[in-house]
Amino acid sequence: MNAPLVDVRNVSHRFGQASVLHNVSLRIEAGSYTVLLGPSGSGKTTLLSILGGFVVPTEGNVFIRGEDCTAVPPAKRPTTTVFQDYALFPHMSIGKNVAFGLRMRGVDGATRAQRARSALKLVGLADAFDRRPHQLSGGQRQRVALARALVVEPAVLLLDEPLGALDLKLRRQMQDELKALQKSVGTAFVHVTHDQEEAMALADHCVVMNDGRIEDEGAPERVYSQPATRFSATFMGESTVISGTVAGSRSGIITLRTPVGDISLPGEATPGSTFSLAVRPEHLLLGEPAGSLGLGEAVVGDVVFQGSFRRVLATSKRDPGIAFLARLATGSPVASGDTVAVSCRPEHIIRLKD
Ligand SMILES: Nc1ncnc2c1ncn2[C@@H]1O[C@H](COP(=O)(O)OP(=O)(O)OP(=O)(O)O)[C@@H](O)[C@H]1O
Repeated sequence: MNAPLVDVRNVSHRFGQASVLHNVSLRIEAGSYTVLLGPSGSGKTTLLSILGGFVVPTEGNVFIRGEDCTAVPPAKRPTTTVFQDYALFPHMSIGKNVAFGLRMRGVDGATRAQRARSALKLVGLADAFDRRPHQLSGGQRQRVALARALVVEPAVLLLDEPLGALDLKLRRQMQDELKALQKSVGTAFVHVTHDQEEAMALADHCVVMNDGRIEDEGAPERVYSQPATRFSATFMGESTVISGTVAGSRSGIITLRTPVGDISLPGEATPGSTFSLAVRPEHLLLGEPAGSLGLGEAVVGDVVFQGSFRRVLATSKRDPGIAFLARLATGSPVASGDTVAVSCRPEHIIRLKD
């Protein structure tokens, strides 16, 4: 196998007594868009800071293009970082802001100006060269920060919640722009976010982090359709999760004893072992059509109109601790208080490691 562009090997980190990363290994391929996704405190920013050289890990190594960069300072490694607050110099023109990294690297004035102009053109701000940061909108300042990071032609561009300061609409628009920019420059991007929609929209490779560990990683479609763990199934999109104990396993059919009743599903398992099932809201059926797996009866609670669909929450009659989450067409005749049969097709059951 070819060496990856970035190879994070067995990295652990402690801040004083607090252990925030536990034996993290990660490969980042050239030209890829990697998103580090996880809740607050899961260690995403710490991992990004280790990639950028702002934090030296307590244990483990970071190789970039095969070279051990673990303790190489930020300015001396082939990475640049875009911070959430953009960190532009207010007294400098946009052109000088963008050219700053080149000046630090001793590039001559004429080349600096020319490269800063091309970088601004790349982000659609060719006209902003002589303006000042305060004359630009939030989205434009974000683009300047990107141009400034890209102008030095890093091997890896690191982005820490780069869209966090923008309103939702602009955020979605900038996501499309970021993705298009990454594809056109071909630089590897590593992007930190806690927003799963952002992760799905941007990532070629999605890394789900929880409590200082990588829980799951892969193409976003794979992480969504076949999440490796319960955490990943509930953080990357929503799911109904039901845990059970294997009561029997014969001829390729497992009988799982669960709080909503016995469920028979295809597969093999050791009797007495436990595992959980997850069903995505778009796959949960109200009613029990032929060929579906019954999940018992439930009482409909909230029915929330969401434009093109309705989000329906129902609680199991046998165990009110189990919440079923379904996504139904706007016209479907289900109302709060109804008792409904719940089911799903066997192929839509996701088996989870706990
Ligand atoms: N400089 C520091 N000193 C001590 N503890 C720190 C430091 N930086 C981060 N931490 C702690 O490390 C843990 C992981 O933080 P980190 O910022 O990496 O998480 P995160 O997933 O990026 O979260 P967020 O989305 O909130 O930024 C947190 O518990 C945080 O309090």
